[in-house]
Amino acid sequence: MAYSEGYEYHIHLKQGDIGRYVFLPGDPGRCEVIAQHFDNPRFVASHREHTTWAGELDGVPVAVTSTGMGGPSTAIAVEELIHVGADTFMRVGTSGAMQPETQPGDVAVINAAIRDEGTGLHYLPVEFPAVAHQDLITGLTEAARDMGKRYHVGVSQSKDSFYGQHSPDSMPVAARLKERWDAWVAGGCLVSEMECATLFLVAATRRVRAGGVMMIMGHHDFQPMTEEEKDASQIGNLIPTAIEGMRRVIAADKARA
Ligand SMILES: O=P(O)(O)O[C@H]1O[C@H](CO)[C@@H](O)[C@H]1O
Ligand SMILES: O=c1cc[nH]c(=O)[nH]1
Repeated sequence: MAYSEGYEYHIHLKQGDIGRYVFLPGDPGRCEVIAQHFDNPRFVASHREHTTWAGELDGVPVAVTSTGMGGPSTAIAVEELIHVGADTFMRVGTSGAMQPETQPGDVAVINAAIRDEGTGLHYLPVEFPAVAHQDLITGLTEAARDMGKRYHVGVSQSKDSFYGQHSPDSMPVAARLKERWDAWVAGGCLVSEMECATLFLVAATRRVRAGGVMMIMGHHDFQPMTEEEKDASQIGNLIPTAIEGMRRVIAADKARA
């Protein structure tokens, strides 16, 4: 569909296409998989890296829009989703392990993010913390606990370079990357991914709610995963926790209303 009047420039949505509650995977291919957990799932739009499906959960309109990888496209998607009426965002993504106590396939509920990215600096000075909204943290934590998932609650490192994480030695700034990675680990940072910090900072700026739940992949020491561990860390295993977490947020909102 070409861009036209009334439609947001990048996500190609208009007022009325979606409701308040939006899941945010990075991967456009994950949108339909998440939407299959909605009642009445329907494709809405796809433009660039932003695919959207809509449906309902417990009678309430929900949607899923992919952010693409990294801060810039995430900020664009969230800004435009706010323009068309969304105010509650849950990132649903994959992440790399950083602590020895996690196992591949564990769930990480993100309560804050290290601002190792550039987009957030276009919103708020670096001293401003990138934190998740308590409603999302509570909903996701209770969902993971009640579903019997192996889960952790903690900080993600949101970075701009995937290969700075996975191949730091190949970078001219290797020493700096490794020194900082060691500091994040020493501070207890749970996982590494690429979008939470930007999402939380845009949300703070626009006064909306955001949180995130991540599938933990791999080992903190980058040892290869076994076939069993690869099976455990499929994104499909994470999605039921995200759906139940959003149901809890919706239920808490209904109880407050
Ligand atoms: O699985 P998604 O949600 O894309 O998230 C992670 O995967 C991508 C890198 O492989 C980055 O977007 C990172 O944050
Ligand atoms: O190791 C990983 C896995 C997913 N996404 C990342 O950014 N890093």
